Amino acid sequence: MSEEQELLKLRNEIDAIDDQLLASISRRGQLAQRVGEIKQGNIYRPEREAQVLRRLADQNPGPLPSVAVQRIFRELMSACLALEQPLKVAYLGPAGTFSESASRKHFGSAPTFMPMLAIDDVFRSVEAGSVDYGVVPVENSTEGAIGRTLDLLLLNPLKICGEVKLRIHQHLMSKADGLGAARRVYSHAQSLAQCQEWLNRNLPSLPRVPVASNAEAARLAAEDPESVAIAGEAAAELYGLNILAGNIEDDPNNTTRFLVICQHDAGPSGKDKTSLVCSTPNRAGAMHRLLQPLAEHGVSMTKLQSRPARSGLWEYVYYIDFEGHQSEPKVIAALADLEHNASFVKVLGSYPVAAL
Ligand SMILES: C=C(O[C@@H]1C=C(C(=O)O)C=C[C@H]1O)C(=O)O
Repeated sequence: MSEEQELLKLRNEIDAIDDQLLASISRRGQLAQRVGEIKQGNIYRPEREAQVLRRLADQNPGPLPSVAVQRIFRELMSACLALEQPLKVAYLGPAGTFSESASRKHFGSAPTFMPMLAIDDVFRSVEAGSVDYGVVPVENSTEGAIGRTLDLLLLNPLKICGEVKLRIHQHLMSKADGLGAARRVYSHAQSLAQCQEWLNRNLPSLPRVPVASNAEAARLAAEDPESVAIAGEAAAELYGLNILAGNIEDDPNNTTRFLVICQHDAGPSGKDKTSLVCSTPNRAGAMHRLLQPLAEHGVSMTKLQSRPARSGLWEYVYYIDFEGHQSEPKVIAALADLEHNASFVKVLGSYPVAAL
């Protein structure tokens, strides 16, 4: 067989497989619609979606990497869910921010995504019911906690029903093809901080101007060729900017964690996390007593973050994440003891560990 004949044969086979895939996808859509008719209450089930993604990664025979398989199925589930219920998702805007990328990573591209001006507005719109879900940043591996999100979790009745981890790649971008005309660098203060060593080495004399978001920085750079911006790829695409230097973040593992907030709890997926906020009286050994129940019941803590309480000087609230779902017996036992030792406890939610 000549190479040309072989090519034709392979493509015919691919066409046949695409037909089979299309028939399977359509059947999947019909089944999802029927599931939607049977389900009561919330249609979106983050625990089920996480299980589907994990199972496919486990079963993946290759040669496609599991992350590629998961992305395809993420999109497929997004389209199937849209047949059951079109979702509205609010995120910290404007369009082109990492929060938007995180929202799309978690929900796929089928929902209507609504940019909000501030983290407060994301919480408010979920609470008011004008959107179904909200996506807010909570911590960055280089720059630490996002205080406003932590404060609002404490004050708000909403639940955490998911987490998204996004590798943050920062790029230097401009309307111009080179840096010759550059007079200033715009970016969000967090992004300027994440790229400070690169800026010190490569652009030491350019003034750094913090603005409200990376996307706003990209918008300003699009209007003025004498300005460059540091932002993500989505912002470069949105504003038609050239990437002059890619991946300029100082820490190559730079990751931001986002939370998905909503009005209801997520069910157990088999690999979950629980978040809570609590406080303890300012006494010797109080912190030890507070955390002891977790160790005693074999519950593994993944995060401990303190934050000044609004109630008094040098008083703190503690944000704790641990492995497990609040419906699991050992978590129920640990929570009961923790509530006994703490002066205040609020469980913020149990949710699947990020599957993507
Ligand atoms: C089909 C369902 O509803 C939604 C769609 C899913 C899917 O396409 O696999 C999974 C979970 C839900 O968000 C379901 O609950 O099984």
